[in-house]
Amino acid sequence: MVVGLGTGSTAYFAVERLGEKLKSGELKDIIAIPTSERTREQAESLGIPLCTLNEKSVLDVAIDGADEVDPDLALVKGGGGALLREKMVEVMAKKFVVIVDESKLCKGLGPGFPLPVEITPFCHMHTLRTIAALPSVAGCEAVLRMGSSSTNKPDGDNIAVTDNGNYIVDLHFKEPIKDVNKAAEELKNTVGVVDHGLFVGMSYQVIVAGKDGIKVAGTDGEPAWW
Ligand SMILES: O=C(CO)[C@H](O)[C@H](O)COP(=O)(O)O
Repeated sequence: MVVGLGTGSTAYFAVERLGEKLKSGELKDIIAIPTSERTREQAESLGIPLCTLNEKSVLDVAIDGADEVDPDLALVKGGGGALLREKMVEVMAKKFVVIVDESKLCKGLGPGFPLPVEITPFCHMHTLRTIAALPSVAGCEAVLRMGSSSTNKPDGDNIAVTDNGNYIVDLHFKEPIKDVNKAAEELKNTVGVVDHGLFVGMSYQVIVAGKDGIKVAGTDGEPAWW
């Protein structure tokens, strides 16, 4: 199997478990594609065989966390700054499995977590203003991510740089995004934007850990209950 490995504190445990299962012999014949340098380093330390999309364009499954999940299983991702590689890898997976705790579930994407947008460094403030003026994200506050790209909290004087050498603009919303598809389209069509953290129509299933145990929403599970 070709397996996409996500990024973040939740995906970390999935990568660790995969490493354990390979080591014990419970799983064999796995090759994995990491979605960030952090995950590549973790997977290498666990002895998980790796390749890139250059070698394998189709994945059997990809597993990753998310920052927000709405009842249509649309996601906000990229809190950890890995949204571009995550989207490139996960969009090619036959099954993209999302693993979250119940704090990530929401009725509408936006107010619960800033929406990251990866942009080119060239004239980044111009691109930031252009994004903020898009009708589909009207009213949001656009903030250039500072410090480490892997946190959306400003923690330094330096602009955060992604694994791809780009910058991130975090869009802070007070109200849920009215039309997620329109926002995805307008952001993607903005020159200077590389990609955005809206993952729409990609989730195969969402596995949710909560107070009452594990629940599954999606193709093979129950419909969204939140
Ligand atoms: O999109 C991501 C990284 O770019 C992460 O999957 C997302 O931020 C969730 O992270 P965590 O599991 O640490 O809450």
